[in-house]
Formats: sequence, C-alpha cells, structure tokens
Amino acid sequence: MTGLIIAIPSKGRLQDNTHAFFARAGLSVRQPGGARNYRGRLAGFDGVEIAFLSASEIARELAAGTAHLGVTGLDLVHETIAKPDTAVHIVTPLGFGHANVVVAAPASWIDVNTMADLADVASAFRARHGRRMRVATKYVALTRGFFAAHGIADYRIVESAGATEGAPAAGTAELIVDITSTGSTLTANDLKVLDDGVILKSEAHLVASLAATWSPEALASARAILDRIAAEERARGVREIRALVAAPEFTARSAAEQYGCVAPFGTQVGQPLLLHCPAEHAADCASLLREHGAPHVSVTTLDYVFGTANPLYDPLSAKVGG
Ligand SMILES: Nc1ncnc2c1ncn2[C@@H]1O[C@H](COP(=O)(O)OP(=O)(O)OP(=O)(O)O)[C@@H](O)[C@H]1O
Ligand SMILES: O=P(O)(O)OC[C@H]1O[C@H](OP(=O)(O)OP(=O)(O)O)[C@H](O)[C@@H]1O
Ligand SMILES: [Mg+2]
Repeated sequence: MTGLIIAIPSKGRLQDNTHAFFARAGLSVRQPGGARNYRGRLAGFDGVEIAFLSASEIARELAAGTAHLGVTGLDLVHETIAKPDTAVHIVTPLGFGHANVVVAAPASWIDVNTMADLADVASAFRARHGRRMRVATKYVALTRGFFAAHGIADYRIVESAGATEGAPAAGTAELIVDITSTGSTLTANDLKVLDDGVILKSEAHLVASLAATWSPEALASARAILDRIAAEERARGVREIRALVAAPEFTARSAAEQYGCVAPFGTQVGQPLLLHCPAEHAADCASLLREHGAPHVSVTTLDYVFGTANPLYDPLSAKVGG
C-alpha cells in the first residue's frame, strides 16, 4: 500500500464536525456500504483510503504509523502517545471538540480547592484510613504526570471506562479525572473542579504520523489535501472588498498600513480595486475606501484563497522528508 491513509472518527462527539470540516474544504468522504463499513474513500483522490475508527484508536494508529493523517482530540494524543513530539506532528487545530481534562473532587470537600490542598488530604487520608485515596479515570498517563508534577504520590488509580463521574457517589473512588465541556455532568454528580486542576485544554486536531511510511504518492496526496484545507482556513479569515477609487495604488497602500489588507491582483487606474482584508477590519476598510472617494464598496466572503505557500504541508514535509 503506497497510498495515504486518513483516520476519522466513526462515532462519538467528533464525527459530525469532522465530516463538516472536510466538506468545507471541498473534500467529500465516501463510506460505501454505509456506517458499518470501516473503510472509505475521498472523492477525486484515488490514492487515499479513509479508515473509520474511534477517536482513541486514531491516536494509537497515528503513533503506530498505520495511518498517515487523523482527526482526534489533543487529550487522546497526550494520553495515548508516550512521546507525542517524536511520534506525531500537529497539523492544525480544528475549532471544535473543545473540552478540558480536569481533576474533580466532591463539592462537599470544602477544605480542598487546590492541588496543594489535595496533597495534604492525600497524606492525611492514608494515615486515617490505612489505604490510599483513589482516583477514577481513563486518563491514566495524564493523571500520573499531573499528580507527580504536584508532588502527590499517596493515591491509587482506579481505571474507569465510562460514567466516571459516578465513582465517588458509588464509593469506588474519592476523586475523578475526566473530560468536561459544559460541566453539567460534574455538577449533576456533586463534583467540583479544583482551582488549578485543569490538566489539559483539549480541542480536535488534524494530526500527522511521523511513524508512517510517507511514500512519494502519500506525500503528493497530503500536499493536495492540505492545500485545500489551508485555502479554506485562509479564506475564512479574510473578506474580499471591491471599490472604484481615483488613486488605487495610494488607497491600497493606506489599507495595507492601517488594516493589513493586500491587493492580490495588483492595482490599475480606472479598474475596481480588489482587496483581501482581515475579516475583523472589513467594515473599517470599507469606510476608508469611501473616504478615498469610492461611491460603492462591496464586501464578500470567500470559499478558498490559494497562495504559493502551503502552510499546513510545508512543516509536515520538512519533518517526514518530502
Ligand atoms: N464533553 C465533551 N465535550 C467536548 N468534547 C468532548 C467531550 N467529551 C469528549 N470530547 C472530545 O471527543 C473525544 C472523543 O470522545 P467521544 O466521547 O466522542 O469518544 P468515544 O466515542 O467515547 O470514544 P471511545 O469509545 O474510544 O472512548 C474526546 O477524547 C475529546 O477530545
Ligand atoms: O461537561 P459535560 O458537557 O457534562 O460533558 C462531560 C461528559 O462528556 C463525556 O462523556 P460522553 O457523553 O462523551 O460519554 P462517554 O463517557 O460514553 O464517552 C465525558 O466523559 C463526560 O462524562
Ligand atoms: Mg465520550
């Protein structure tokens, strides 16, 4: 197999947003045979295979090099992969799947609000009960690293695959480490996040494997796909502005200095001036153009902006030797 394998979530919270993300970039994921078929294709890319996996399997496959690219949460990258910096390359954050991995204690523990408080309680707990405080979690590696960094050794991990927030009430653990976004599951279980208890702020990312075999064909496909993704990302940040002004070159320079606009197709007297303007400055730039005599200014959103650089592919190819 010399092609490119892209692993995307087949279920769970990241699935729908991942499909939407590829669709925005004009990339259509095909799953012949329906949701139970775990291999698919990318329309128009013969050398690309899609592997539908759970988000945690995707992190494992990237580390093992059995997928080249994958969509997964940063929490899973750091939990599943021992040395993420050497095993994977983070291509880009995707703007969805925001959640924090946190240390939470029963709300009734009014004297415990920080990790330092927890360190005190851990020692006292062992002295009083003759056993170590228990932490329920599926984030074993993240928990070990974070507790060690806070000098806490008097605890034991109870591995929990699901419904972790229920462990303290069920009497199977004193504390939990889990992922949360709205916090409603923690609240419903009478748990509170410690003030300095955020272990990791997570978000879905496009991640590349440094362990996979990057054939020339795989690199070529990655280059084309990342070019489209980068063009869509770039387009989202800019607005196209058009106006007829008397001195387009002078006006373009003012817009560049004040708002960071560019005139990608140059300027020509008698022709409408076309600018790409950072989205947040579009209205101010429209005012500037009217001050420069433009009777009408149109502002539009763009689908793609391609440039000479491929900002997502270039750093990857530098690492995998393309
Ligand atoms: N409450 C949440 N809010 C936002 N993102 C979340 C939340 N819970 C999980 N995520 C993100 O989605 C990723 C996958 O979680 P999800 O629950 O969808 O997977 P799963 O289907 O439970 O997978 P698995 O069975 O392998 O654990 C998490 O690792 C995290 O990055
Ligand atoms: O902060 P909240 O918005 O309340 O979300 C937190 C919950 O979301 C996740 O579970 P999920 O619903 O994905 O179920 P799972 O445990 O089966 O993966 C996580 O494990 C928490 O239990
Ligand atoms: Mg979940």
